[in-house]
Amino acid sequence: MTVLVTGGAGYIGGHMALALLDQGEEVVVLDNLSTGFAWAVPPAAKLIVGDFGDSALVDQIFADHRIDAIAHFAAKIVVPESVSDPLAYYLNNTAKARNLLECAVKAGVKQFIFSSTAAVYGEPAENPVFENVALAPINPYGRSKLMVEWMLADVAAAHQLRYVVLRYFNVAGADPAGRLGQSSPVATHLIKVAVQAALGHRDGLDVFGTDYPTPDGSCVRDYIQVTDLVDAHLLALAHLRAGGGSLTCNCGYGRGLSVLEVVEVVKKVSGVDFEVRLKGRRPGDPASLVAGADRVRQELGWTPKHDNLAEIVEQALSWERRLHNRKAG
Ligand SMILES: NC(=O)c1ccc[n+]([C@@H]2O[C@H](COP(=O)([O-])OP(=O)(O)OC[C@H]3O[C@@H](n4cnc5c(N)ncnc54)[C@H](O)[C@@H]3O)[C@@H](O)[C@H]2O)c1
Ligand SMILES: O=c1ccn([C@@H]2O[C@H](COP(=O)(O)OP(=O)(O)O[C@H]3O[C@H](CO)[C@H](O)[C@H](O)[C@H]3O)[C@@H](O)[C@H]2O)c(=O)[nH]1
Repeated sequence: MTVLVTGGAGYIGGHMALALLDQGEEVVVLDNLSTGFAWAVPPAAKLIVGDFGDSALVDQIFADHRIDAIAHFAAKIVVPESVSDPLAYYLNNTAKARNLLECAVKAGVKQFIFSSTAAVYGEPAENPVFENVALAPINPYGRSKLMVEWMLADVAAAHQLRYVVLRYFNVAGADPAGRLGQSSPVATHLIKVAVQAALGHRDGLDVFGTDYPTPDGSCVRDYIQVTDLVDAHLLALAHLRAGGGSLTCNCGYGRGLSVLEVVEVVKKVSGVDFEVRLKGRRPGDPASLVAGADRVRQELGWTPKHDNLAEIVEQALSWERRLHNRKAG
């Protein structure tokens, strides 16, 4: 059987495509290359360049391939951009997901893994935050994803489709074998920005907000290494294929690190004391988000292998060097 990976030319979907191929699966990647790269798709996967909201195209993919599961990564993912252009997020992340689900139901695809986000929690009253708290996203990005979670629950109740929703916290690092990493042309994620600053590819780093109600005033996040996260998807796929029921799990390590702590680790691992500018808050940022991560361990048997920020930063540094040389070469 074949797995359809939407967004498989992007950061996390690309690592998923690699991992699926590593375990001998057939992989079809559907990606419009809006933020992804054709070169990031492993050659053994079939890349179809197109939009996952294009129902005629998706129907054709289901007709041409024996797809038993969809891993849906494709989305717009930048929180501040969702604040300035919410309709683009509701179209790409929500409305098009509805079309994809309709095609899946029509084609009888019964297994669906969805990339959700810690942003569905908004500003949780307590951290770590567990899956069963009331959901109150504070930005359009989080709301655009939460609506897909709701659609999935309704579709699963009405049809034979079962799902695993994985709510990722902050994803970072790269394939330990060095085959792939985060490649987005305009970096906005903290660790990637910090690594670029350390390598002199950008002029220092701005810290967005130092007056949050956190120990050092900067935002606290739970950084999860990308292949650990992909392992949770492989386990989710096995769970669904074994007939397991629909499930929603946080994906994080259950450990919070502040922006200033992350910056210190990047400086230490790189050995570069790059410029850090303390700035005002960025729109849409919650103060703290740390995963209550028991369920993914208990229900899916997940055990992380790379829960170490220095290792994650080292991977990000070495990928960024490779990416830079590739561009220069
Ligand atoms: N990176 C994180 O820290 C993080 C955290 C939580 C959740 N997520 C979720 O993980 C998923 C993957 O994120 P990523 O970091 O790999 O982002 P990414 O931008 O690297 O990958 C997204 C991919 O989707 C493709 N895409 C976007 N819209 C499309 C469309 N309409 N049709 C076809 N392809 C389309 C892009 O070209 C890109 O290759 C997203 O759903 C995101 O919301 C990411
Ligand atoms: O140059 C930078 C970049 C980021 N930050 C700060 O670092 C923290 C982390 O920011 P990121 O942009 O790396 O990540 P976010 O927490 O905003 O969002 C990420 O994780 C979320 C879930 O927690 C979402 O899922 C989203 O897709 C994903 O981008 C935030 O406080 C942000 O303000 C800086 O101070 N300077």
